[in-house]
Amino acid sequence: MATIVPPVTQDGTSSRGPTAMVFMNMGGPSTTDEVGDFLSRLFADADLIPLGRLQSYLGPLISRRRTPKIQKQYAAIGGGSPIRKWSEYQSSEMCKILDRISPETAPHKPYVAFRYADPLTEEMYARLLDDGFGKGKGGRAVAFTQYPQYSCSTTGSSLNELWKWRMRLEGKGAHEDGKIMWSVIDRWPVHHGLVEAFAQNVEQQLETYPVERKKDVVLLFSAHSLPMSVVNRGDTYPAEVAATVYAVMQRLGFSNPYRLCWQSQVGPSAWLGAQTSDTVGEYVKKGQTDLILIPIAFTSDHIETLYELDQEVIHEAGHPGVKRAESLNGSPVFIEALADVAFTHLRSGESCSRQMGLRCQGCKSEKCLEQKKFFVGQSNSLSLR
Ligand SMILES: C=CC1=C(C)c2cc3[nH]c(cc4nc(cc5[nH]c(cc1n2)c(C)c5CCC(=O)O)C(CCC(=O)O)=C4C)c(C)c3C=C
Ligand code: FES
Ligand SMILES: [Fe+2]
Repeated sequence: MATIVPPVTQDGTSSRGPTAMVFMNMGGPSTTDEVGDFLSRLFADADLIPLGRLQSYLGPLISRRRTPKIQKQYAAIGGGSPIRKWSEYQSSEMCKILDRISPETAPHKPYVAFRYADPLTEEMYARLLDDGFGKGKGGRAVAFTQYPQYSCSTTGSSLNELWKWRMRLEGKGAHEDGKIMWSVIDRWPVHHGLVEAFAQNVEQQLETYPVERKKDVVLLFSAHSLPMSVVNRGDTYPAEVAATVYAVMQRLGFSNPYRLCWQSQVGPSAWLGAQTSDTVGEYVKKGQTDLILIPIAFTSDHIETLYELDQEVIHEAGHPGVKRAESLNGSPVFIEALADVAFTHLRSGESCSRQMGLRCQGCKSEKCLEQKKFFVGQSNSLSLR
């Protein structure tokens, strides 16, 4: 990759900032009234749910039919998703740390761009432009995915959306002055700070068991599943989730037996298993009633932890030994990890990971191709070589 940012300035005083730090995630409805819009955007996303030529007809139909059920789930977790609150908190706390440890790129300004809920990507982009990015020398922005493990259905979809709004709001040419220069943190599945934050939450929950039972508690890592069509297309997510799990177990010294299982499948097609709910059911049936569920592919709470795991899976297990590790949410260790991921990226001079340039073996999407060309190519625009 060509270099974007020169090595750190010797005197440590001159800044190349401001640097926009854009947290990308799917988002969630903050109130039950927003569930309809959230689902209609979600079912309109062909990168997540490809419905072919019928997308614009079937998408709204399915989302309308699903809305009451999902509204009830959000009502049951307090009336909305906490993801906006956590994303705004995590991004602004991370920027405070970055201002301290990376004065060369300061000030760091936090932004949030959600794929299916406010603040949407276009709202974030308009704010960036209002704040003066895209003027003068253009300025630098980092798209920082909040999915630690890359999937074309999650981070890929967010990048396709970002690329679309970049083209709409800043025109076609990617290399002139006056345009925002983007780089991407596209995955960080085994970052030591992320692993440490997960491991500490597991240890905390392990401490709640009587000492003689502790080493036999089964650790059940649970990640959102993927349709087998996406897995077979070559999506990297299952392997990256497994890498996170293995790194957390390594950090724990393989103190306990563990499994990785998959949750939240939707619709009738085949999805990657074993399913989390079946896994818990089977183990409990076998007499293994000390289990800790560990949400491993999402960094804050959402209906899949607060509703599906806490109120369905754990409730149905009907045993006090079945528990859940806390989500990362406001964990200071996690926020330090975010800052370290960003710091390393800002210093690396890379526009994205090497892995980002390679499409899935089964990818037929022109959008993926163009998006990848754009983000990989961003490094050439400010090449110092
Ligand atoms: C890493 C996390 C996630 C992956 C991978 C993922 C893939 C994926 N999801 C769907 C379909 C739906 N997902 C829905 C909600 C939802 N998805 C995730 C995370 C991942 N999805 C989260 C955290 C949430 C909940 C948001 C919140 O609580 O705030 C939904 C909507 C809910 C429902 O109708 O059941 C759908 C639909 C597909 C098809 C897919 C992979 C292709
Ligand atoms: S679907 Fe993976 S690169 Fe297009
Ligand atoms: Fe999902």
